[in-house]
Amino acid sequence: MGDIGMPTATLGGSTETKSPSRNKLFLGTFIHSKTLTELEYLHNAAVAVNSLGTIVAVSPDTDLAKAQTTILPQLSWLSEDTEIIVAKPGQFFFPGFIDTHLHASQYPNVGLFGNSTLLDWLNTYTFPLEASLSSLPKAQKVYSRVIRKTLSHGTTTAAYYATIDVPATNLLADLCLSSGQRALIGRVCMDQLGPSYYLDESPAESLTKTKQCIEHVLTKDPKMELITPIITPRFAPACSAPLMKELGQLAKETDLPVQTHISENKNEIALVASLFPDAGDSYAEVYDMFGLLTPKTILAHAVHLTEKEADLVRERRSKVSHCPCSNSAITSGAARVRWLLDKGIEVGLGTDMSGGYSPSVLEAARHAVLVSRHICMDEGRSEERDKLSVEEVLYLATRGGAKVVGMERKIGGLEVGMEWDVQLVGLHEVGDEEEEEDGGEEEGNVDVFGWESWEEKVAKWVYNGDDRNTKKVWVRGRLVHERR
Ligand SMILES: O=c1[nH]c(=O)c2nc[nH]c2[nH]1
Repeated sequence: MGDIGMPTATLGGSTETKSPSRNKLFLGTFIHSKTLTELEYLHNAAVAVNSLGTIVAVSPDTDLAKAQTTILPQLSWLSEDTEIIVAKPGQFFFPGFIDTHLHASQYPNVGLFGNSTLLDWLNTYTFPLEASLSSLPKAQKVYSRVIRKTLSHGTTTAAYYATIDVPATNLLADLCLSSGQRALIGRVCMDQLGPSYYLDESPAESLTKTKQCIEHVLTKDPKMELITPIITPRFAPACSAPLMKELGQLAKETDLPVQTHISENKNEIALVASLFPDAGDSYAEVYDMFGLLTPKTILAHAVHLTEKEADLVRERRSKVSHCPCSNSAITSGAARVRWLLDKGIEVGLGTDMSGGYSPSVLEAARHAVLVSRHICMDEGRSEERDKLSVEEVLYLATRGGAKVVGMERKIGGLEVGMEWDVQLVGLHEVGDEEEEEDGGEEEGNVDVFGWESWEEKVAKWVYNGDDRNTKKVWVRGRLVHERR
């Protein structure tokens, strides 16, 4: 990083991301992914979190009385100032969701795509909106709202695309810092294909502006405790060969993550083949030629990858963001998640707003289940095992996503040493009708009658849950959303 004058990750000294958090003791039911196919249920458990937001103890079968005599005295850092948060019966703590692909700048367009497909959707809906966010008041309005909305749906980490505009991209980073959402922030690089009013003028300008955004983040959060800059070539058709070469070199020099799109739509793939004839009809090879397929690269969509391309992605240890809502909405296709997983490729979920119509990773999870069933129903492919289970899509939404953004040691699960990025989920327990008419908490769409197993409650949440079930959200131990 030295040659571009950026503070290095070892400089330290940021105060902005260190919230004056208290030590916390959480009590109740905790659920998280143990493996791809298995959730772990910890009932009557206690989890202690220090003032930096790190989990320091996980203790099953521990009520408040037991915690006071066992956990608290053992942990010298726990002062009288410890905040105690008890989940109500029926509520559970679950790792925050990780949205591995979304365009913050496109949030006002969620649900607006008509019958378009990728290339005409970009021209009709997307580029004009993104360009308009060079107005900082407009960017402030849109970015504040998308952060608030995604937090309210339990998204504790988001891999954001902003726009080509430097001040607006930096504003997105600042707003994530102040709102407490963990984020990867990418200034969009594109020097061709877009309209003349929305293009980097040259590869050199694109590179300079990208470095300015990286520098901004590293000045505000030198240790990348909450915000990480991410190199963002929009997609191969929008980036000239010289630009991709520069960005590949930048990725190598800085060891920063990269995000882009791949093999989303058949017309897009044909365009890539015509623009990069040397890549032998391989979209993945185009990125590889320029050093952009790294172990820290997030490839969104990957709907139509060939066997050879998937092997290359696996070899490079690049990651895939599966965006089922978007793939259905703008008619891109059905990504074969089981096939990717079988190859050993790490997969997470992306809402891909606004190709995707929803800010909810839970919606992406249930859509992933349904798309996997369509793959299963395809003629000649009726493989039962193509189906994704509730447990598997929750893994993709948490631990899988954590691997995709390179933070699997920090987030995605509830283990000692990990950071407390967690949502408190509450489902409506059907009780006395009269009492219910008196009001009380918002019900939401999930009704629990009392005879369901915990596995059934979780399935009901996945298929019918929404932000009304997300009662509280913490990032690094800081409360960042509370439903009133
Ligand atoms: O879903 C998508 N959204 C975008 O903004 C985009 N740009 C290139 N390719 C894209 N795909």
